[in-house]
Amino acid sequence: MKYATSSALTIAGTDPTGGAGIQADLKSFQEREVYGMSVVTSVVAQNTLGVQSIEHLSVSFIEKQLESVFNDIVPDVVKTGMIATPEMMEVVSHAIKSNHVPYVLDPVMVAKSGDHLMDKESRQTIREALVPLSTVITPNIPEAEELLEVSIQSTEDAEIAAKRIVEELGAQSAIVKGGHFAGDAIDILFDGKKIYKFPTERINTKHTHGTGCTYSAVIAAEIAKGKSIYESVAIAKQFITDAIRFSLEIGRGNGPTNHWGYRLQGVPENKTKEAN
Ligand SMILES: Nc1ncnc2c1ncn2[C@@H]1O[C@H](COP(=O)(O)OP(=O)(O)O)[C@@H](O)[C@H]1O
Ligand SMILES: Cc1ncc(COP(=O)(O)OP(=O)(O)O)c(N)n1
Repeated sequence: MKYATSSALTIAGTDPTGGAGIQADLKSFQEREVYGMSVVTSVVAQNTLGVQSIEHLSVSFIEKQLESVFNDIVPDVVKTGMIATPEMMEVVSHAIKSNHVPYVLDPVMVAKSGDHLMDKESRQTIREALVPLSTVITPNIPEAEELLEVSIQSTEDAEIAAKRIVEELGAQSAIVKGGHFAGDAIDILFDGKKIYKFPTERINTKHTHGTGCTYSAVIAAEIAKGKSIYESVAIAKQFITDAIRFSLEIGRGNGPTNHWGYRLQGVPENKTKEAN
């Protein structure tokens, strides 16, 4: 039987324990019923305790993988995660420009464990080669600070940052995620016209490995299906909140999110909060 299905390509690094990176992206695409494809940039030896070692693939081999995908199946959306070097960013930029696909940029810089996943010298290249191509960019607070070279201390600062990322750096829309603030987890979306706030109560858990990857992958999956940026973020916010509430206490460190567990067990209605 033939199905017409939406498809998404993730270009990112790996997590052999499955909580973050390409593995988290593919699981999230599957949960949202979108056909997932992947191009590996770096192989990362990591687990719930942190990053132990990183090996980058050569730029020419990343290019070969991109050609294999784009010469056969043009995805409905591209999502990028860990892209460590300026040279890798240039080939990814070229592939996105040549194929005119919607693009979700998760500007992965430092894992929650404190390990660096992007080289320092890539900061200017991400601003120039990737941000202006993005349909939506999804920085956390430290990443937004790095992109703009400012300090973000409040929700008001995050609103200004989301606007500046669009108006000065050239993204089509920007979500500054509130996972790193204290208090409620409030994400700020600026879609080029208006600011939207997506608040949820903070869930008291240390098991949040892979939240950013999962969130941006769901946004990408919804864009692939033709949803608006606002609708895609609203769905992703609900998804990540449910997945954190059911996060897994596996491993010896910070366990991964678990939307599959939520789907199987359900969650009491009074535990969810609508985005506004
Ligand atoms: N403890 C938490 N409770 C509820 N939501 C959270 C929590 N931590 C992160 N989030 C949400 O998870 C998503 C990813 O955010 P964040 O953790 O800041 O990204 P990253 O993994 O890139 O640092 C955002 O929607 C954020 O608001
Ligand atoms: C290969 C790879 N890419 C990205 C991350 C960062 O993932 P994130 O979702 O921000 O969650 P933490 O790992 O920071 O908890 C990663 N770890 N590995």
